[in-house]
Amino acid sequence: MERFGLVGLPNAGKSSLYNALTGGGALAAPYAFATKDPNIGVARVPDERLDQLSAMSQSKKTIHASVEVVDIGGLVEGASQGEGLGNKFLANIREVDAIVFVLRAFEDDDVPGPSDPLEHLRVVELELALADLETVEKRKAAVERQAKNDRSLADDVEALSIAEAALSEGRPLYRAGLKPDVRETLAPYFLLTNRRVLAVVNVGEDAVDQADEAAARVEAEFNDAGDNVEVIGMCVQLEAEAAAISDPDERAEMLEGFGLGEGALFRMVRSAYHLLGLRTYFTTGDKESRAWTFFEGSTAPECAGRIHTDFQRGFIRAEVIQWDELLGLGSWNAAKDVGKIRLEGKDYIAQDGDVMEFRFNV
Ligand SMILES: Nc1ncnc2c1ncn2[C@@H]1O[C@H](COP(=O)(O)OP(=O)(O)OP(=O)(O)O)[C@@H](O)[C@H]1O
Ligand SMILES: [Mg+2]
Repeated sequence: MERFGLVGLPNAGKSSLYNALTGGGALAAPYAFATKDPNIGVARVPDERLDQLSAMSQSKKTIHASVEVVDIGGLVEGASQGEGLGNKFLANIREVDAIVFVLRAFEDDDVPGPSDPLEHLRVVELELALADLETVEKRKAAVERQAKNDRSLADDVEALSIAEAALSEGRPLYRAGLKPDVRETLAPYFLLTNRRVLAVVNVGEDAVDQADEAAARVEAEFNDAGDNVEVIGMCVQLEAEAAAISDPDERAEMLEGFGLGEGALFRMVRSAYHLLGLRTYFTTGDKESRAWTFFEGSTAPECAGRIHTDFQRGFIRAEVIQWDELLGLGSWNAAKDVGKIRLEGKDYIAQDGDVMEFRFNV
């Protein structure tokens, strides 16, 4: 399962956000380094399209896609030099597929630490960039030596030099304007900042109606990051309190009372999922309707392999229709009768929102 890591300074609200996302019971407390070992949990990816398909098929079970969320300990200035939880913390980040920055904007005298999200961002980005710089310098020296005998490494040397130049200015790679082929060459080096990033600006309860403005201020800081960064403003405390209410009507009422609509949590999960390059296809029937995760650009057999490796190995063809077209026609059989189910072969590139059935032979 794909993993998001929550990264930020102590007391930014990471554990609170983790609890809200996973229904978990991680310690959220007003002192630094409340979290020492990472908490790992599963967050559901809500999807209205699935709910509608499930209703259409009168499915007994509805299974949403999910992602793993890792709540990592707080980062402090000097972490790349071993301060605070230092290297342990950085090792935890290396194991995630995508980074979600949690930036504090709420003011509370009882919770120590700065409450300027741009200050949080500055410290966190600098530490990640410095950690990457150290990795790049080491690897570059080694690769340069090997490149003397192996010309195929010339691209690596060049990409590492470009990365080094940006990082030594304290600039994370996701906002260094790297060309896609350079980023790809760097992929096997597992650098912390060679990823897409989602930032959550955690505002106070009293500022919840200005969450979007707070997010826009941080987004402006990222103006050189292009599509690599997305920023979402929310009051994590309120979202966590709402998420803890088990009765859906009561929960909706609370969110409504604060003018929060469906809440920002769902929006955040969906954005993170999309930003990571994750897409969804569906299967639907009377037994179950289910959302399956695949990487953007996957072929039909690769999608089939998400269900079972046999489906991929013995893949013959996929029967495909977009979710909304299927809903409009009312049922799989109705869609078949009017010839709207497409037959696709092994080169078909799956699209987000496809409903698929696979024919296979093992
Ligand atoms: N939007 C908010 N408004 C007010 N208080 C908040 C908000 N978000 C979180 N808090 C409070 O701030 C404190 C710190 O939150 P939390 O423990 O989630 O931070 P953390 O980032 O996990 O910290 P650490 O790095 O120390 O593990 C908690 O007491 C939490 O209830
Ligand atoms: Mg914590």
